Amino acid sequence: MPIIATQGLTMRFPGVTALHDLTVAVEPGVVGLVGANGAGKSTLIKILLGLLPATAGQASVLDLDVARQGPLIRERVGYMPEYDCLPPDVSATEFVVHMARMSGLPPTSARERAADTLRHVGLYEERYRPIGGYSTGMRQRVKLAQALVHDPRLVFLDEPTNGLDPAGRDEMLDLIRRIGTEFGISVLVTSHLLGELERTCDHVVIIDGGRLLRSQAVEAFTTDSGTLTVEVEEGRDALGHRLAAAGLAVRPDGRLLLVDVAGEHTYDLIRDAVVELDLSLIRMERRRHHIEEVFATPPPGPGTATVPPHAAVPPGPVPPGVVGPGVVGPGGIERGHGA
Ligand SMILES: Nc1ncnc2c1ncn2[C@@H]1O[C@H](COP(=O)(O)OP(=O)(O)OP(=O)(O)O)[C@@H](O)[C@H]1O
Repeated sequence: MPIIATQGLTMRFPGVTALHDLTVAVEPGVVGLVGANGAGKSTLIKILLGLLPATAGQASVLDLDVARQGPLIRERVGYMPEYDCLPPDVSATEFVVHMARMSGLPPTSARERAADTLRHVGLYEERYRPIGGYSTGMRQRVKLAQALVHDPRLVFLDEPTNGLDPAGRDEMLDLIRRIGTEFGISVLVTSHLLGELERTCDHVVIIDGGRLLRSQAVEAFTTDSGTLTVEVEEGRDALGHRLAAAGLAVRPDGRLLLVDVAGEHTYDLIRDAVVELDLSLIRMERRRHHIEEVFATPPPGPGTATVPPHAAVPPGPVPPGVVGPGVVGPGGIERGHGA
């Protein structure tokens, strides 16, 4: 059963249509909602929480109707907003206990749950310090803790990696993955970076200008390519020449050789060449696509669409609004992190 389902969902603000006839179903798991700034991610989350009435269409969360059952949805769903207005003078413990009490937990359970949750998000040591002295990463963790404290079945995380440095980003993404795998809580996490969701999410929904661009399992984006990665300790160039002479399409990639698979005999040719040249083979493996490659920018000039020819991607030009390998839409070119 889908945890989120929308049907023809449309949201019009004066002068802008934030969501345009959006129909999508999301199964349990860790799901990424990707789109450039202004694509409609936060608007969708607010509608799903029952906080913003849609102009047209329907939506349900955990089988509850967003138009009629908002309070029930908010009991069962945690929400980490994109921006914060955390009180500077109280500690993380005080704040998260307060949020647990607001969710209806009795005082003792609220304190216990707050302590557990703060430990899970990595804020245990600093939990009695006033939030005003926290770094951006710590503030993001406080927001995450308050979203989890009432033990929701599903959490909406709106741009949780915003403002974090690469190490902080990686830690946050690991934490999000663990929320899904170890705690069994389904996650809808938004990002404007495609690449960072590849190792975090099971599924991604990509929206652009309020329209659905793609909804697909991450695995389907990252299917095996028809290329082998070959690494030898030394003698990369000699091996490359030998394989090219044997009729294989070979190109260097840093320390590696990339070899197009031309049938099962490709493996035999590589093995034999390595033996004949007396090289040490470190690895020979199928290269997997990265999610960003699906949206690689076509180089300028005619006839240059570069969407890789694998099963998950329909042939043809890059979809409209997809402008860079890391970012979807016109919101600015920025390389995706991760992958
Ligand atoms: N209350 C509002 N009134 C008018 N326009 C709005 C309102 N809320 C959102 N919008 C507009 O709707 C569009 C979608 O905004 P939304 O915040 O949902 O995008 P987003 O994908 O979450 O982007 P970001 O990551 O920048 O928050 C934008 O053009 C935005 O300006």
